[in-house]
Amino acid sequence: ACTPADSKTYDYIVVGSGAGGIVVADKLSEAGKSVLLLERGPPSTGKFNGTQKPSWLSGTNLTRYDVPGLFNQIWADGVPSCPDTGVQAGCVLGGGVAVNSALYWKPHPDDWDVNFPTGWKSTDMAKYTDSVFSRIPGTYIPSKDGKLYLQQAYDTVSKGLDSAGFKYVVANDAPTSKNMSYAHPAFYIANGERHGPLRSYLETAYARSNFALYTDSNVRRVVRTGGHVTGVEVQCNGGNGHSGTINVTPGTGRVILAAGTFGTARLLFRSGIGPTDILNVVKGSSTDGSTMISTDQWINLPVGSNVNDHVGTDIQISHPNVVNYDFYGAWSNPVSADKDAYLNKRSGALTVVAPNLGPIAWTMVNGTDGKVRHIQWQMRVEGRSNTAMTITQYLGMGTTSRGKIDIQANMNTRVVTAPYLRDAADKQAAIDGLEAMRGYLSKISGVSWITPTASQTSQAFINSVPATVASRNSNHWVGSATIGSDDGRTGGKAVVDLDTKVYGTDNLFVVDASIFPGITTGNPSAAIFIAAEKAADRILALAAPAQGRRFKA
Ligand SMILES: Cc1cc2nc3c(=O)[nH]c(=O)nc-3n(C[C@H](O)[C@H](O)[C@H](O)COP(=O)(O)OP(=O)(O)OC[C@H]3O[C@@H](n4cnc5c(N)ncnc54)[C@H](O)[C@@H]3O)c2cc1C
Repeated sequence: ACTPADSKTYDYIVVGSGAGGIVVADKLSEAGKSVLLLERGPPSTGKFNGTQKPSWLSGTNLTRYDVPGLFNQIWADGVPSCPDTGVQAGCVLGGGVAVNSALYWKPHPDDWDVNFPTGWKSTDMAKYTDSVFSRIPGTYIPSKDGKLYLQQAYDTVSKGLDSAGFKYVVANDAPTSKNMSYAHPAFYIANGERHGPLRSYLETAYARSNFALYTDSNVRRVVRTGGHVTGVEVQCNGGNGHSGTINVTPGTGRVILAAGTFGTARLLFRSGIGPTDILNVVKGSSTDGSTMISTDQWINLPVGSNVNDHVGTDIQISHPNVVNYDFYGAWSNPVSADKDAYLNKRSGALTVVAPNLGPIAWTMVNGTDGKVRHIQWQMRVEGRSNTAMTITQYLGMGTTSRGKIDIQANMNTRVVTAPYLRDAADKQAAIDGLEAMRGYLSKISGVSWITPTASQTSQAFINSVPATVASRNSNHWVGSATIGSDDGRTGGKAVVDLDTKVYGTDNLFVVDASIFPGITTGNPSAAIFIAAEKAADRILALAAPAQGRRFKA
C-alpha cells in the first residue's frame, strides 16, 4: 500500500538507486548524514526482496536478476523497463546495475584525462578506483569452483587474436593495456551471483539507522525557491511506494539527482532547469503546466545537449566449433545437472552470463583529426545460426560526435539527435577499426563471415548501418548534465560544477552517468561508481549553504 509522506526530514535525499545513486548514498550515510534513497521501481535482487524468478528458484533467496545464466530473461515481462524514457533502461532497484550484463572494467586513464575537467583526472581518481575495486573486486571466473564454462567460442576466437599479435591480459590488472589486447570478460559477480553495488554499497548503507530506502516511489520534481531546494515531490508507483512532499533538513539539507542520463534530465526539466524551449514544453503540458515553477525562476542550462553513447556496430562470424547454449530454455526447463550445480555449488553453465561472451578485445585508432579513439570489441554467442557469434564494435573514448535529448508533452524523454558518427573523423575511425579487425579475425582458421560479406567494403558496411538509436544503441548513455567549469548559463557546456552542484543552485547535485562529458573506453558502470565516490567526497567537503539564502532567488 502507498504511504503518505510524514514530516521527517533528511540531510540528503538521493533520487535513483542506480550505479551513481547507491554509491553516493552509501558514502554520505557512512559520514553520519541522514540519507533517504528514493527509487521509482520495485525491488529486483533476492537480497532486497525481489520476487521475479522461475519456479526452479522458488524457496531460494535468488531472482532472475541474481543468476547470470538468466540475464537474457530479465526483460521477459517488461517489468524492469522505463516506459517513459525512449531507450532501454532499468527502472528497478539497482537501475542499470540490476539489469545489465555486469561487465566491469577498471577505467583507462584517458577516460578521465581526455574527458574530465581539472580535479577529475586519472591521478585524482586513483584512490576512489582502489576503493571501488576493494569493495567490488569482480572476477573473470564467475563459477565458484574456479572453472570457466562454455569456452568453445572464447577459445576459437582467442587463438585467432593470438596469431594476429594481440596480447592476452587480465583486464583489471592491466587497465592501461587497451590497444591490441584482449581478455576474458570481467564481471561484478561473486559466488556465482550478481554482485556490484547492490551487494556491497547498498548492503552497508541499508544496515545503518541513518539510512532509509523507499522503492516504488517516483520523484516528479524538486521543490525549490530560486536556487534553494527544500525537498522533492514523490508519486507512489504502487507496491510499497510513498507519496507527497519529502523535505530535506531546513537550511543545510541537499538533494542529489542520480536518476540516470534520461531520468535526471527529465527531473531537471520538470524542475524548471534546462533550455527555455524544452522548459516551455513542460509548461505547456497538461500534467505539469499549471503547477510548474514560474518562468522568472527558471535556470537556463544546456541540460540534454551533450549526450554520448558507444557507437555500436554489430558484425557476425560463424565457426563450426562454436556451441550455442540454450539460456532461454534455462528459464522453464534448465538442464538438470546445470541447475543442480548452480543451486548446490554456485558452479557450472548457469554462472555464465547469458548469452555467453567471448573474448573482449581493444584497439585504438588514430583519428583523421589527430585524436585517438578507443574501440572495445565485445563478442557473444548469438546470431543468425547456432554457430554464429556477434561481435559489437563499441567505438568509444575519444569520439567527438554528440547528441541531444529532450522531453515531450507527455513527460517522456526521447533522443532528438542520436550521438552516432556525426563527425567525419568518428566515422572514419569506425571504418578503419573495422577494416583492421576483419584482417585480424581472418586469422581464425575455419571462420566464415556472415556480415559484412567478403565482397562488401568496410566503408560500405559502416555506411549501411543507420546512425540511429534503433541500430546503434549501446545502452551506455552519458552526458545530459555535463560536469565542467564552463558554466552553461553563460555559454559553456556544463550543467554541474566541479562539486557536481547544478549551476545556479546552492544545494542541488547530480551524481550519475549524466555528468560524464564523454563516453569511456569500456562499459561505463565501474567509472560511474568511481565518480560517485569522488563526488561524495567533494559534496561532504562543501560548506552548507548560508542560512537565509534559502528564500532568495
Ligand atoms: C541492458 C543494459 C546492459 C548494460 N550492460 C552493462 C554492462 O555489462 N556493464 C556496464 O558497465 N554497464 C552496462 N550498462 C550500462 C550501465 O548499467 C549504466 O551506464 C549505469 O547503470 C548508469 O548509471 P546511472 O546511475 O547513471 O543510472 P541508472 O543505473 O540507470 O539508475 C537510475 C535509477 O534511477 C531511477 N529513477 C529514474 N527516474 C526516477 C525518478 N523520477 N524517481 C525515482 N527514481 C528514478 C531508475 O529507476 C534507476 O533505478 C548496461 C545498461 C543496460 C540498460
